[in-house]
Amino acid sequence: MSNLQKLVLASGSPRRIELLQQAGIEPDRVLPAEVDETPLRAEHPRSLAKRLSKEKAEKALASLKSEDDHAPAFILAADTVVAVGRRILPKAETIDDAVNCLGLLSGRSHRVYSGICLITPGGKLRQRLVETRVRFKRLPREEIDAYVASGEWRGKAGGYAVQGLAGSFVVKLVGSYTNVVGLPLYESVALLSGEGFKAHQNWHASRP
Ligand SMILES: Cc1cn([C@H]2C[C@H](O)[C@@H](COP(=O)(O)OP(=O)(O)OP(=O)(O)O)O2)c(=O)[nH]c1=O
Repeated sequence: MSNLQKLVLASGSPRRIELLQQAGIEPDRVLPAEVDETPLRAEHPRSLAKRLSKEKAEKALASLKSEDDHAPAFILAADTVVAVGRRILPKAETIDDAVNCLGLLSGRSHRVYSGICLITPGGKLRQRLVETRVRFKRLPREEIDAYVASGEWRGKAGGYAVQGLAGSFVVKLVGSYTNVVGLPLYESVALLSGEGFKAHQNWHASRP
């Protein structure tokens, strides 16, 4: 049985595409949705992740609807936020951002929140918020500098990518690992399946 309706991943993040593929799901289309990611005043990191994932999904829907041959589809979007307490860390774009983030994360616990939002072909909007607690070892300045030189932090929430060198900073991780990378797979697949998307149809014996 194949899915009659298409899946659109509203994301420009290569990690999110890879994560979906890891779960055996190939999006029919990838449609990045640019939104203003500035937190509102006093906005909780959890609320920010939820709000932005919804805005991304809605923006993708609006752009699909503006196409002449528009056909209803599942639209999946996500947003990942790293926070120390209520303090939201930026998506690191400069060396200063990365050094500051890593200094804050050194030797302590932080939380990673991903909001996921699914709009169904029938127009229903479903959301989930997933939280993972991560504890980093203490990071001496020379290790921060060496990590910053790798460039792996660029464009990443909180100035690190757990799927790369920074994996060795993690003392403890409680919750979903794929959530930290950018798309919590258990929850995403559950959301899709719950709305009638056949998530397992492409699982074949050749998979590792
Ligand atoms: C904490 C962490 C974040 N990230 C990435 C995932 C996201 O790409 C990024 C968080 O930024 P997001 O704003 O969630 O996503 P994005 O702008 O990269 O992509 P899009 O909005 O188009 O979907 O940080 C990692 O790759 N590894 C990590 O360990």
